[in-house]
Amino acid sequence: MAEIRLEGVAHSYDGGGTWALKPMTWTWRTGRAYALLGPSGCGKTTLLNIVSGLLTPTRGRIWFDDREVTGVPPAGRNIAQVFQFPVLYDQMSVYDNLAFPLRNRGYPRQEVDRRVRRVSGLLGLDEHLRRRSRRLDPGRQQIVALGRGLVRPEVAAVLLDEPLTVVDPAMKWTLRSKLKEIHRDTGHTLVYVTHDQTEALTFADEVVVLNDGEIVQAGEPGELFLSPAHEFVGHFIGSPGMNVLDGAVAGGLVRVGDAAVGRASGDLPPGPVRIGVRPEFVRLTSEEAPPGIAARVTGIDRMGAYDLVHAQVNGHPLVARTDAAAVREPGSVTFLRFAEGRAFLFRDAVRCGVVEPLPGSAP
Ligand SMILES: Nc1ncnc2c1ncn2[C@@H]1O[C@H](COP(=O)(O)OP(=O)(O)OP(=O)(O)O)[C@@H](O)[C@H]1O
Repeated sequence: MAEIRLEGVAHSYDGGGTWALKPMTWTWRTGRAYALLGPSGCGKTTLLNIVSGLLTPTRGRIWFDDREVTGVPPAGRNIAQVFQFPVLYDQMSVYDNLAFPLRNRGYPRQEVDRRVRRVSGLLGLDEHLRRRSRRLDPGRQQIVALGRGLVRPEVAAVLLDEPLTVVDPAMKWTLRSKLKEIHRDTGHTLVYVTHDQTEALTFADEVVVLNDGEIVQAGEPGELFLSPAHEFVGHFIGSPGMNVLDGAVAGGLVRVGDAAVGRASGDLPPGPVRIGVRPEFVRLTSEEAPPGIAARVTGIDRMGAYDLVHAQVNGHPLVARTDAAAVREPGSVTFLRFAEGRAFLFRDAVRCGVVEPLPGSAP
């Protein structure tokens, strides 16, 4: 296993006209399970292929520990890669497919057998070991492909590119927890590409959020939810995503329209800001005491365990997640407060501060 370091890596497919990846410096630490999360076209596969050596970056350098591998082809990098669709030897048995990467590197027979059976047991393949892989359904074939990626102990990293796309939904949950178990067992460095926030948050030690060719934030799942560093992270993670209101900082206060909603943290220069707050951290009250902002309720989604209250604030739509069946009607006026430390200020989409309570205001 190796620490994988990208130094100013960038990639353009059209000679510098557009950049699929913008210059990034980033380290994948040894033994961690990462999710690389972002929408379609943000550059996830490009980044993965640069790590595996399928693609040479237009700019920058790549290091595996203290060995530079920028120009080294995949065979010289000792990476296991699992693709979206199964890549297997059709005519071989499941056992032989799983054994192939080990035999290819000269592992002794007993060791091959031990490792194949361990992975097969964890992935629920024991009863299929003797079958030809082409006789399996595509979902099961993909599980064998996963097994092939995970069977070698000494790889620098295992890269998984949307590996559960062809696996049926019920099986996905099981496989994700199996993957975590195998990760705990082997200590592989895993990079798991997905555009699905649930997959990313439930799988990874650390989620790396990619948008428009840039890493906009990386952190533990809870950190991305509670403390988004970029507007995109606020929108992309969470359901529904973070609310954003246009506001302004003047005289140290944060205002939405005429209402002061708090103080700006630090010495934020005056001027327009965007205020981001998740639905979970918007409180609704009937009291008109500062720092309440007046809002008109426009609709209520009863979700069973909770309600999503939709409101208009100073011309902006906003959603609050509240206790179920609170007595509120569309058309009524309510007052909003933000949970302390959970409303953030953004400029140019990047977090620049926090809304702090007004002196003497109710918590
Ligand atoms: N071989 C290629 N030639 C030209 N442009 C490409 C090529 N591969 C990818 N791109 C472009 O580079 C950008 C990043 O693509 P990439 O496939 O890395 O994104 P992604 O996040 O993996 O998307 P998806 O989730 O849809 O696979 C996109 O704008 C895509 O159109």
